[in-house]
Amino acid sequence: MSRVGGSSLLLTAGGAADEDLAILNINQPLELQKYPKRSAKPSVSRTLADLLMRVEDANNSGDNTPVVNNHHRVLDITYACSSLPASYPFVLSFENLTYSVKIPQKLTLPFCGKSSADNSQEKILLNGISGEAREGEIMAVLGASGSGKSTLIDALADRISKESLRGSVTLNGEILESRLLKVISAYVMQDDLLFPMLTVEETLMFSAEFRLPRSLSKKKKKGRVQALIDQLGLRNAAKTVIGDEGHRGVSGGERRRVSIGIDIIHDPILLFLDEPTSGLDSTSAFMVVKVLQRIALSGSIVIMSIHQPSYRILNLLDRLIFLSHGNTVFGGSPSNLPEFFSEFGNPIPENENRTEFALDLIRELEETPDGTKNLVDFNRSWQSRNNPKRNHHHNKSDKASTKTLSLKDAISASVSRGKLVSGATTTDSNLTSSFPTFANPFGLK
Ligand SMILES: Nc1ncnc2c1ncn2[C@@H]1O[C@H](COP(=O)(O)OP(=O)(O)OP(=O)(O)O)[C@@H](O)[C@H]1O
Repeated sequence: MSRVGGSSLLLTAGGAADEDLAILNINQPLELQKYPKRSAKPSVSRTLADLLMRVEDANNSGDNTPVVNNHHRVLDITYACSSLPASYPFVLSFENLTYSVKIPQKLTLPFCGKSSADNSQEKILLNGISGEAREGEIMAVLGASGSGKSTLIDALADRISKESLRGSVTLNGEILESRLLKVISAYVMQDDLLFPMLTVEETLMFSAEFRLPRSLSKKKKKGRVQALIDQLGLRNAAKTVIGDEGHRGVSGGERRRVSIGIDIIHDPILLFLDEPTSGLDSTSAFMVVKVLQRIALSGSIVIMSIHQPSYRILNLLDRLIFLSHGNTVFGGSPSNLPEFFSEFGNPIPENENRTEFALDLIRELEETPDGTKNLVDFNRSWQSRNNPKRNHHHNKSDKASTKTLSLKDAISASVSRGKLVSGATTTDSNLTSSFPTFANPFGLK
């Protein structure tokens, strides 16, 4: 499916019911902060919701009407985006993310008269984590068990209350309002519950029926499902039942890809995954990450945690963040690893798996009295030496790019290129994975 094809396929349904756009409240501008005023071109839609409505309106004449018959409206949309560059990559930046929780130090006996608050101790789960994830790329978070991988992904996916999380997360320089993030993102949990008696195709169709706008015709939902089956590499398994312990069904890797498919039915711009390869053999894990790369290249930012990527998987990852007890011990591309560790004084032996070496070294350091402090400090100075742009991100070129295109316009351009099915809302795979709640049309809580 071409991007433009995708756009018409997904957004040309007859008029959307109000509830379809419940999150994109059509009467209110989206609460995007730092949205620059644009004086020129008054016909450019004022809000993303407005634009989405116009796309819906443009195709009110029925499902079977070829898009070309609506060319005046389609051109209208094109015009709305005509001042935009053909491709404007999304950049998710996070600065100094810090998150701590209070944990009771010891069990308080009911009669000792002391409140547990007196005994509570602060545990830092994330300590000043910064980085950047870009459209078309996969950013992977690595580290030992308990290092903070899931916590970082939760922080980026707005699953930690804003009051407890310090630091900032921005998309193209703008702070993301929670409701907008919900619309443009998806969060894939480690384990999705699937209905064992449904085939792969039926499962995805089920997701399309209940998560895409009611106004989108069955034909278009079917089209989206077929495109997704190809994107997920599930063509050969499309007619196979999911299965369970008692009934043979799809393989573990295929099952994982179906889970991802359920969550990305609305073609999100941001995709968060917690350990998408856990429990899979190396070939199945590779195929899952290959699919994620395909999704990234379709115009999304993919952020995932992973325990120990194989050499082949490492080659698919664009950016890595290694964590140790909530601190960054390495941030950069896989190709930076050899240089980084040799400058640190622990060169990676030739033919050794780079991530395995790094994780082993981190584990060894964690067992020393000073822990990974030296590595954390070294990473900090290495970042400022090798990545000055991140440290002075208000430099000329950055400023220019954020000025020319607001987040709203970037999302609109993305929609016009075929991303994001309007009206799809939920990011909570828990809601969608169990049968009764899955039947909640828009996943609204
Ligand atoms: N609400 C909480 N209260 C106290 N400690 C917590 C809380 N949430 C997480 N932790 C602790 O924070 C640390 C990081 O947890 P997190 O789940 O992010 O690690 P992880 O790297 O994803 O681990 P794994 O690979 O095992 O999934 C762990 O030590 C965990 O026990």
